[in-house]
Amino acid sequence: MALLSNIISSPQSISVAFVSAILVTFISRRIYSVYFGPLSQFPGPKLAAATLWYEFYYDVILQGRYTFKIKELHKKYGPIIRISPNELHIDEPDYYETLYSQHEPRDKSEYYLSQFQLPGSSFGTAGHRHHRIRRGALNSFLSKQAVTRIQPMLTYMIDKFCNRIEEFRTSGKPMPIRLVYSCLATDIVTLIVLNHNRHLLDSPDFSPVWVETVKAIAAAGHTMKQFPWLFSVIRALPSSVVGAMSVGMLLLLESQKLTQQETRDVMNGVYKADKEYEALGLEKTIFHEILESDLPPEEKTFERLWQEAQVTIGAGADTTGNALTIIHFHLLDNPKILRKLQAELQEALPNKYDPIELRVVEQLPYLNAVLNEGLRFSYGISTRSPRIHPTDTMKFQQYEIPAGTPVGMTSVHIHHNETIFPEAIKFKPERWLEKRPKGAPPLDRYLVSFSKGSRQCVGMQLAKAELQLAIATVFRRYENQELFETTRADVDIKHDLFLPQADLKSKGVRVIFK
Ligand code: HEM
Repeated sequence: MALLSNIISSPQSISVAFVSAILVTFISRRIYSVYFGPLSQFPGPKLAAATLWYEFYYDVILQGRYTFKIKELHKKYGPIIRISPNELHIDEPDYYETLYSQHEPRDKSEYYLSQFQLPGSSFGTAGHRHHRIRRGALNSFLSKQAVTRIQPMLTYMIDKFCNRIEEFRTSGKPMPIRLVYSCLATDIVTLIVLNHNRHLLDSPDFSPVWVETVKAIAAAGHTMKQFPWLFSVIRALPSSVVGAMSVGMLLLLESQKLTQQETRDVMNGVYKADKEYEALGLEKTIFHEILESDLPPEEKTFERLWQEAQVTIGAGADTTGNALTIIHFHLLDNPKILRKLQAELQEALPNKYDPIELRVVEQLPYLNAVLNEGLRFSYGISTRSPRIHPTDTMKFQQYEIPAGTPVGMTSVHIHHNETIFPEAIKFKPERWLEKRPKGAPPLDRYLVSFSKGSRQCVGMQLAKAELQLAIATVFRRYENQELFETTRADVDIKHDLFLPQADLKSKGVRVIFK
């Protein structure tokens, strides 16, 4: 007895006992979760079920490789697998519309959203009810009608883009079109959201820092998901320290400061006073839409407004810039397809310098098949975006998925499914024009670049209009162009950094206009 009390009372042994108790609790919880917990029935590697370090290895150390590992795991374990202690993943394209449902309640996972920490935005809202209220204001702001109204602005910006092409055509220098398209898409989306032009398209070198900023924000996500407290630490540090630690993080903070300032300017009437863009169909900013809506006052705070702007600009810039680049590359890489598209454009648009009407290009079958194929290869977001049924079980085959479980699917897997897209690796616009076998659903059911359901991309109509007008204009006006030192390695996805990334050493797609 005396011996026991001696052991317990020594400070060293108390620490050992304390640490051992924590370890035992931790290990027994992990064992319970892997072998007996609510997700234990789902197949998958035990290590992934036991710890988030498995995901960390593939996504953080190997820089966005878990998406590809998950595909391999599906081959081994079947169409539904447990990919982490708390998350399931499905690889069954016909289930997409059920998971990404329009009518059933679907929450987003806090774990997924913690990579951005913008809870004031619609995108960053976890609960479905709250999301629906916020999304209402965005729906009308970015509706088809709204996009038709701003067509003069789209034409104006695409003409500006062509003026920059002229510079390169005259000099004979290769044009870095990934940067240029990103500038075009960003200027367009900031004009719409803030009624303010960031003038990236006017910058002599196409503002490479902006593309780096978007990339850095997206790439930081894998780390931030696992260590969300890092955000508060970084925000509390002086910029010089953040910059020394991570240039990407510094870019992220600076971009947030810029949007905050732009939001203040809109609220103080700075841009509204500037009537320059009204003739182009722009009257209101996204904030007017929210401030004039019947949302309650707590939905109209400065914090919420700048976050909505930040997300909408971020969401509309790189996705669209990437899709335009991928389409442009594949057209130049496939001369037969290019000739077919140019023949359609020549017939529909006899004078190449006339302004192009949206209602005309929307109806061109081959152009739209090319765009669909480009969207298939550009994926939207390349990462899994989990959805949750907050109150009920979801059924998948013989499995019952417990309420509250995040379940994801991935566009990269669906768009490369050989049953749905035979020869998936080939850029084949014809597949979108072929007659479907009897009873088969339309092919676009499986095109999920914009996601589906209640949380589908709200900027889809705008994005489609940008693709239709920009690609029709550039390939109608410039019939003689070629790729410069660019191959498929410069466009094919190699890393899932939330947004798809080709080889990280790639110099990007470069084009010579003649
Ligand atoms: C080719 C271009 C585009 C693609 C492929 C695309 C793709 C997507 C995808 C996949 C989502 C869902 C993300 C998730 O599940 O977490 C999304 C959401 C969103 N997108 Fe897009 N997007 C594009 C262009 C745009 C544009 C031009 C805008 C804005 C003007 C925009 C604004 C948004 C917003 C605000 C959301 C969040 C919607 C919500 O949560 O309710 N996107 N987009």
